[in-house]
Amino acid sequence: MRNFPNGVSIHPDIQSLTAATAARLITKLVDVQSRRGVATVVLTGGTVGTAVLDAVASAEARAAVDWSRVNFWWGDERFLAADSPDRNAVQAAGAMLSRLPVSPDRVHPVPSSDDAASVQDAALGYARNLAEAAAAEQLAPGFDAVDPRLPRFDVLLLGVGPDAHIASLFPEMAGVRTTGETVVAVTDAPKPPPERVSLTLEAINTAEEVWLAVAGEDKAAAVGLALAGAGPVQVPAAGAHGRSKTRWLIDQAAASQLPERLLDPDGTGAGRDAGSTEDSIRSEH
Ligand SMILES: O=C1O[C@H](COP(=O)(O)O)[C@@H](O)[C@H](O)[C@H]1O
Repeated sequence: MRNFPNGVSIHPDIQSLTAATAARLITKLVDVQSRRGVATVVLTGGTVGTAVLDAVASAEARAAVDWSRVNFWWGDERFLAADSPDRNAVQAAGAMLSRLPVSPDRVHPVPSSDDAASVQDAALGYARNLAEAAAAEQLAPGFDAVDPRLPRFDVLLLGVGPDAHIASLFPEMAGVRTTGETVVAVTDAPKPPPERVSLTLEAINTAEEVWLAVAGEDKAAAVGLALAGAGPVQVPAAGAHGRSKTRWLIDQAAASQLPERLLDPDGTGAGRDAGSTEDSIRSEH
């Protein structure tokens, strides 16, 4: 294992990546619940995101979490019928939510095309649901909101597309440029379906921890550019940051275009010793 100073963990393959990310998530939820009782996670769609949920539901340690006291939101959703297999919420239900004793009233999917007349209405409805949950949360004495329109997000999971999109914020498009809103309606996504609803980058960045889980050679350029410090409009993944922690959880293939200076910050070819800091690149062989 090698550590590097920028919050990335590199795993040998997608299986170990998803298992380790699931274990981290379970640990994080237990930790938050032990401090505050209720934990809130923002889910992602996509290959790795869904595989992580499956791994959570399959892990023996899942029993350590009080699933009835976890709130679930989504970072983005495809504007489709509620039962469409292409909905992130449907995939999350199949992979995890239907397999765990979650509270249905704590599961907050983005309105579907059965619930809203247009993608714009779905975005407005989701923003309203978030704001209502935030208002309820803020009734607790001493609660300090990051953004009064948003509940506290303890962990926000993101996948990254080969074009470096996160949630449904695509490079150079209006969504990733949107400011002053928590939720945006996307009408022309380059990846089907074209109509989607997404948290904005500003909303994503209110999360305490943002975890980007990425696997595969086809994502290597996106990961490399994001960690090299590209601009968020061109490389949306570069713009996602947790308030206290940003984790890049990637496999070896996705790490193949990381800038050399990140992998060898001292120029010694050795990297740092494992375990020196949580916020480090961990390469597991
Ligand atoms: O369309 C989407 O794609 C991204 C990435 O998905 P992947 O299959 O390439 O891992 C995902 O994060 C997002 O939630 C989803 O709507």
